[in-house]
Amino acid sequence: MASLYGFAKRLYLVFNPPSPKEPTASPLRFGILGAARIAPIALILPVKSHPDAVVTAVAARDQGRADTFAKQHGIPKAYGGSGAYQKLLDDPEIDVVYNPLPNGLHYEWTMKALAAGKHVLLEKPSANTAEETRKMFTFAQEKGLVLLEAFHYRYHPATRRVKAIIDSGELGTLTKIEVNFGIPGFFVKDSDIRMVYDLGGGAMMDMGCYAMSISRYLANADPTKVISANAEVLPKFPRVDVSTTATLAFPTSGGTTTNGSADGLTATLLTHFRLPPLLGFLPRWPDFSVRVSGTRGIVDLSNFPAPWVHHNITVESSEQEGGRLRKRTEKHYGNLGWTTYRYQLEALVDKLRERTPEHWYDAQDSITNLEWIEAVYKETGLGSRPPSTAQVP
Ligand SMILES: NC(=O)C1=CN([C@@H]2O[C@H](COP(=O)(O)OP(=O)(O)OC[C@H]3O[C@@H](n4cnc5c(N)ncnc54)[C@H](OP(=O)(O)O)[C@@H]3O)[C@@H](O)[C@H]2O)C=CC1
Ligand SMILES: O=C1OC[C@@H](O)[C@H](O)[C@H]1O
Repeated sequence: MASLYGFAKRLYLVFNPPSPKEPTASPLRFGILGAARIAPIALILPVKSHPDAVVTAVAARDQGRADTFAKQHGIPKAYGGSGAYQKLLDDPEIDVVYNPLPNGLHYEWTMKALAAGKHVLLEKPSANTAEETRKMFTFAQEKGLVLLEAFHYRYHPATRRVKAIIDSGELGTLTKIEVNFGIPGFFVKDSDIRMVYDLGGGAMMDMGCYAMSISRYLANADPTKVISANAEVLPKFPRVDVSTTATLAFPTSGGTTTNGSADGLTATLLTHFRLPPLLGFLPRWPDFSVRVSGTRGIVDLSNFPAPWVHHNITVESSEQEGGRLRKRTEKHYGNLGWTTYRYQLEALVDKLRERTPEHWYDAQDSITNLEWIEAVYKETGLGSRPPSTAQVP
């Protein structure tokens, strides 16, 4: 009963965040490129409870769509029409651009935003290729601007706790990481940007980027090779994986590394856009989970992309206590009503205000993640998503 109340209260506060008691006089002003579905939960709601951030403008390819979105979310400016994105970038009242465009447009519009002197919060995966990611971060550094790929799961106390459990050595030497990221069929329709090859579609791009990122984070290392990778495609979308399963090897050091990862560590990543119904007709629940096994125990984190909705961290020791395996469950929700996105916003604002964020997803992390996504695509035979052909600064 108490947990049901806690669940309802958490969700209520996520969607009705309290306004900050003392807003700053000159908050950071965000502009959103595209009236994207993800923008409300990922930026607009988190901003409402941050004393030092506001959303000032949205741009959409259609004026009506921009107006409707702006009205719905209380955004003062709405740019619409074919030049709308550039108009938003040229607006001197914007400090930070949020780029939730389709993956294949991330590079073009991030480069243009940086050229316009704006900091950028960029949706995941950062681009279609690692080369583009490298170029964006180099350009940001040259311009003295902040660029952050939006791997929001990283900032949440539940993820940080799992990492701390692993780093404490409690699980012994790591042997296996298993990440599942699958959703039922109704979410990704045929018309979705995720099904368009040129726009950077594919399950490995969309969901695999999380699976790759969290496995590298929890392993405290980068992979050394793709052991196997298999993609499932539909006849009408021959270059877009609706599902990819990949197994990667992690460093064989001949001994333990700082967090205990060692010889024989593998990660299996399972991504699926269209989980088949159970018994052929029962709708499936999304499957978002990560399990890390070591020589002395196992840790499971359920719902790692959205632990703020609900989660369980289960730690099972392989050592017995009173004839039974020791097992415990933890929950770490952090600040009431704070989503992964709210924690991410806190870090971004800290960085922009030259304070040290509690955690930061850095350029190398973004570049390496895409290098290994491309390596998986190569192994599946589908190849990388196409680089941008746009003229960029
Ligand atoms: N961090 C997270 O939890 C999540 C991140 N994402 C990421 O955010 C991005 C957007 O995803 P999502 O919000 O689901 O996508 P949507 O399809 O809802 O939004 C994409 C936006 O891109 C704009 N756009 C510009 N050019 C095109 C084009 N050629 N075709 C289609 N759309 C175009 C549209 O803007 P306009 O209004 O101008 O027409 C649209 O609003 C992706 O990179 C995705 O990976 C998505 C979901 C969750
Ligand atoms: O968090 C997410 O869940 C569903 C995905 O399709 C989406 O792009 C991703 O970011």
